[in-house]
Amino acid sequence: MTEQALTRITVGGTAGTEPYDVLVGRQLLDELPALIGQEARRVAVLHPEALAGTGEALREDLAEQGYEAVAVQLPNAEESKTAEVAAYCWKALGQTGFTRTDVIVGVGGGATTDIAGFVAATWLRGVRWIAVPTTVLGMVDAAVGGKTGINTAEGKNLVGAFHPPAGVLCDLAALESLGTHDYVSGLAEIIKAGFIADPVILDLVEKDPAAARTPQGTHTAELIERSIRVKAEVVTDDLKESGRREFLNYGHTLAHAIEKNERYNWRHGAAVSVGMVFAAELGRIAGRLDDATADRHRTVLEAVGLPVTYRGDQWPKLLDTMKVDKKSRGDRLRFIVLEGLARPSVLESPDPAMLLAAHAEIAA
Ligand SMILES: NC(=O)c1ccc[n+]([C@@H]2O[C@H](COP(=O)([O-])OP(=O)(O)OC[C@H]3O[C@@H](n4cnc5c(N)ncnc54)[C@H](O)[C@@H]3O)[C@@H](O)[C@H]2O)c1
Ligand SMILES: O=C(O)C(=O)C[C@@H](O)[C@H](O)[C@H](O)COP(=O)(O)O
Ligand SMILES: [Zn+2]
Repeated sequence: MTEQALTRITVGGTAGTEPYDVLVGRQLLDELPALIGQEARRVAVLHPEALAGTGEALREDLAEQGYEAVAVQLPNAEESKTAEVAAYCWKALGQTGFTRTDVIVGVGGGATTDIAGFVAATWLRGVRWIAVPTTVLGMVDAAVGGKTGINTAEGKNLVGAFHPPAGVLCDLAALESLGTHDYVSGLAEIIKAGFIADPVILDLVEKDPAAARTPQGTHTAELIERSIRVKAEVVTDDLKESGRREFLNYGHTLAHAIEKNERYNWRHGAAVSVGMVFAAELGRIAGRLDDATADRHRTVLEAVGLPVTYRGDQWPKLLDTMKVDKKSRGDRLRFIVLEGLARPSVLESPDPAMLLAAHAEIAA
């Protein structure tokens, strides 16, 4: 029998935060009871409709191990990140008699782990939770770092809390059932990690973009692990985004506005892809980024099949939404741009003409 490779990446442990591990490998669900711990009596497994079978199997497993386990089914994708769904989860926990020693498990993509973490952060002012990401994007980004939240009518992720999980289990086998569109969407956050911190990621994707689009690709595990390391390093240093954590928001100012404008029918990663091309152009126009690195954005994102343009007639609406981005301060818009590969910085209050010029470069 061949031994399965298991990678362990530790996150946190600084400034009084509890460290936790992100495990990457296969057949990792055996690790779950140890993470849940012996103090817990009840476990709530929050999962999206698409993973009804996984959620129920997990519930049965946990019940067999003696926990009072409930499965709570949520809508798929962004539809789950609402105040109404949070209230539905609070009701389920209340009816189960969920106490401060009980544990929430979020199994699914980034939308599921965002709402599961948010419910964990708010129930009884904070209970333990474990993330079991089942998408590329969830593994490399959403499940790591403790940003939890929901959307409101005014915009994306406007309500939330920093509430790190007790552990993250990235079972690569889960990616086999993911559709190509969702798989590729996750590549946007991998490529983001490449531009802001680890250019080897870009080299690996560029070497074989078709392979990068599949769970069987030669570099799949390496791409995922490198991206997790980028995120782990940043959030360990700055959990609450008082400094360099903002760099993880590269491309997101415009991306979140596009998602809202599309009523969340665009995947997050697709919007981040366009947002990064916009941010690269903004960096170039501001005189910070060289032409070759700016152009490389479009090339690598297009090579894996991600979008790099957006409807040109929507700019006034996008600009309006960007004003409520969490990086804004008063009337000042702030963007993450690059000063070179792996050299992110903040661009404060860019001239409206600069924004318009950058927008012209992505306008379809
Ligand atoms: N908290 C953070 O730091 C952070 C970071 C990045 C992104 N996010 C958030 O993550 C969300 C996007 O996450 P996502 O791209 O994973 O999308 P998603 O969670 O919306 O999942 C996409 C779809 O795939 C389904 N699905 C999930 N796993 C599957 C599997 N293994 N097989 C088949 N179907 C599966 C889901 O039910 C959903 O319909 C956004 O809301 C974004 O804001 C959060
Ligand atoms: O973890 C972070 O910090 C990020 O910015 C990672 C992003 O990829 C992610 O989409 C995050 O949810 C965006 O956060 P927000 O604070 O801009 O809502
Ligand atoms: Zn993101």
